[in-house]
Amino acid sequence: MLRWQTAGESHGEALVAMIEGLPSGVEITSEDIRQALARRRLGYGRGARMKFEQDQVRLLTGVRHGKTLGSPIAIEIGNTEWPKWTEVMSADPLEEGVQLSDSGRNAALSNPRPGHADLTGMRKYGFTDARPVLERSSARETASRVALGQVAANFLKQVAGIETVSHVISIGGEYVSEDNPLPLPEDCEALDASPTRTLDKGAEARMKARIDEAKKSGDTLGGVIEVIAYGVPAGVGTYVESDRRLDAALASALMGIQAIKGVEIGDGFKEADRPGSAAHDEIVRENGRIRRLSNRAGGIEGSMSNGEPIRVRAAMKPISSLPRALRTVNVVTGQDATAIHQRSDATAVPAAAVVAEAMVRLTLAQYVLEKFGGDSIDETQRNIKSYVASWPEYLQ
Ligand SMILES: Cc1cc2nc3c(=O)[nH]c(=O)nc-3n(C[C@H](O)[C@H](O)[C@H](O)COP(=O)(O)O)c2cc1C
Ligand SMILES: C=C(O[C@@H]1CC(C(=O)O)=C[C@@H](OP(=O)(O)O)[C@H]1O)C(=O)O
Repeated sequence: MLRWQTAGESHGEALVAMIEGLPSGVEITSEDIRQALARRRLGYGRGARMKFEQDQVRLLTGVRHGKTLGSPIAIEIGNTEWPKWTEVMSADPLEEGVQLSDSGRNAALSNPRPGHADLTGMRKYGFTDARPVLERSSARETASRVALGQVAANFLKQVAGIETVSHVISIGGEYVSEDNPLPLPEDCEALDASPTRTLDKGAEARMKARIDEAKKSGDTLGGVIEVIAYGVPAGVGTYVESDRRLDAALASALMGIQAIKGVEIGDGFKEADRPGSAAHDEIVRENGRIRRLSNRAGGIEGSMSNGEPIRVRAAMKPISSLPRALRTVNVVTGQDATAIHQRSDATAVPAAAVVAEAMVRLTLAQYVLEKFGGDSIDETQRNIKSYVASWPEYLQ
């Protein structure tokens, strides 16, 4: 069973990520993880923190000479900003006589931001300051998931040539044209190079203009992202139990990302408006092999991969730290107030796409291993090959 977990605070010394259950022999290096983390920092509209802070990667356990051992893998992502936070975020009690000032970094944050975890987090965990809440509810944590997602990506590529791509469908209501072909794995570099993670240059310009406008008026923006997975063999996931459904697992994985509020598989909500004759993907035989005439299902039927590209989308709400601060109530005085705003992203939709891709990679790795097993990459690969070879040629 593939399991993973993350730990760490936004301004703590480091984030920690662990993954257990991958076979031996998966090729992975610190540099692979470093590159994945760099992709998460990209995107027009991200705040100042993305520029001055660095992710310091240390691959601590479970890998030897660039290959997994089959044992738990632990990754540390050090925060270069830590020297500024050693007292505010010290794990141990401060030395006697050391007093934190009640201004600057340690100022009490008692004006909760509508849309963030602040208010309910303070009530639930018993704080009158949002600091201990926002430190973990912050999407800084997603760096850990992207690191783990890269390990999963290397496994998927090596074992079966499975590759993923993520891109942005909309920001602030500005959409890419649906006439564009789906991006392919070879488009990754071009997507990374786009400030809004899209291949549609017209949409890119409109999105950038919307972000500039939002920044000018002290506002923030959300959007829609899409992840596509190529090369997943048919039969991953199952309809037999609700908690083993692939569509449910993907939806949960994406919904588990901070600020994601909606998920659709394939054409999702659009499918609801179509008659059956225009909703499903007809199966034909061409040159001796079966083929689909469309992929509205997004590569999943009966909650199993059907061999077509898997396509999932997620909707991200706008960032809740607004320069044009929203109305709130001070939790200490009970008086009307304006919400905390120190700095923040104007939008983080392109970064969320990279995070969503990591979550899809982890989920697919988990489901591929559940179906095919294997303690070494060679064993998993053999299992996949013999499974596919058991079908008549026209179904392969
Ligand atoms: C990549 C990424 C970056 C984010 N950056 C910020 C930010 O700078 N400021 C902020 O207030 N929220 C930011 N968020 C969103 C908050 O983490 C999110 O609103 C908060 O966790 C509450 O969302 P929830 O209700 O889904 O938990 C970001 C989210 C993601 C995925
Ligand atoms: C640090 C990251 O994202 C952070 C996510 C975040 C939030 O509230 O979710 C708030 C911001 O942090 P701060 O309030 O310290 O400026 C973002 O920069 C990151 O993605 O690495």
